[in-house]
Amino acid sequence: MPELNHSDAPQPFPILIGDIGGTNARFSILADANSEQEHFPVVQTANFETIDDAIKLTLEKSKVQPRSAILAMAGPVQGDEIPLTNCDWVIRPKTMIANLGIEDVLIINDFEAQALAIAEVADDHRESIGETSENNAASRAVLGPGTGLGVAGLIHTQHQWIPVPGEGGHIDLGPRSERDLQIWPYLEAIEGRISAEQVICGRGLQNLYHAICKADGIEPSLKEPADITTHALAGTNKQAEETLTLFVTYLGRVAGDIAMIFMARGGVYLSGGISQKILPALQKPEFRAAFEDKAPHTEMMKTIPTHVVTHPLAALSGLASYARKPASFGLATEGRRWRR
Ligand SMILES: Nc1ncnc2c1ncn2[C@@H]1O[C@H](COP(=O)(O)OP(=O)(O)OP(=O)(O)O)[C@@H](O)[C@H]1O
Repeated sequence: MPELNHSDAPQPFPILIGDIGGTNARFSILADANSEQEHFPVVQTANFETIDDAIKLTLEKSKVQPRSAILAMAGPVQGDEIPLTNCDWVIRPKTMIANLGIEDVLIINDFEAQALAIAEVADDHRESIGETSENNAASRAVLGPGTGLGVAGLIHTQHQWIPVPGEGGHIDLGPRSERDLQIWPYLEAIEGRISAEQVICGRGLQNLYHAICKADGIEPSLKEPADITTHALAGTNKQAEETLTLFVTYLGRVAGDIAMIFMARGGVYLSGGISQKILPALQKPEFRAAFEDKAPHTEMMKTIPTHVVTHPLAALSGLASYARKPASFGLATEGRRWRR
């Protein structure tokens, strides 16, 4: 009978690696610590009744049968039945072990996987924002605006990287400028509160755009987050342009706060679906200016690098790094590793 078991022994190869999102699930297999990952076609979660069905189909295309699995998913990992946020799948590690020929399953949070991914990012998998020097052995942080705003730290201590997931996307976001004070009353709040995620994510772009239109007494004409950023980047809609300028300003402000909390001298990385799409706006002065505007620590903030992660499968690459060298990471497995 498979049991919850937080052994620190490395998981046996071959290892199935999975990044399970609300819309898409991405899988790969790592045959051994020195192999490249074998990638499989992206799976649309809506096309499969269960995650086990999706894994079965994926394994039919594989040359090797995995002995263990590491899966990252959006949402808290609790108990033996783990429902996914934003899709109908429920992860049941015990059933996976019984039915898929796997003997060892570890489930972690998707932003922990993003944190694992920033321990080692090749230059061609990131774009730097601003000019700073590297500090390779220092702690880092990652923020990902997408459907929501994911945040995690990656603490460097005792020659290990320790991912620290949390709910940092839900910290308060306050007005600072005169213009902020004009816009704030029109932002949609959550139980009376403007959290960072009310503004810094896809839905947040819409919220901010509507608030700017209301503050200007204009009827909003743009619907989707992508319409807003496309018009903003093309310079074809005044309110969309201001929305994107303020979006990167607030993202810089929150990224700076998170950098201070984790003392992330090793850098702050921006992941998620939106960061790459608004790269030209992030390269303008506003993001870095807001990031550094942290008196009395402005001089320190100027030394902290900021990057956009451009790796198309960053979470999988983070999970693979961990699978290859688990001893390099202080990843807690208590309550989320099941073994036969
Ligand atoms: N060009 C764009 N500009 C701004 N926002 C966009 C753009 N394209 C998509 N979005 C928004 O990004 C969000 C989706 O983010 P992302 O691609 O990170 O997906 P996710 O659901 O968070 O992650 P996953 O793919 O793992 O399920 C949606 O709110 C979507 O409207």
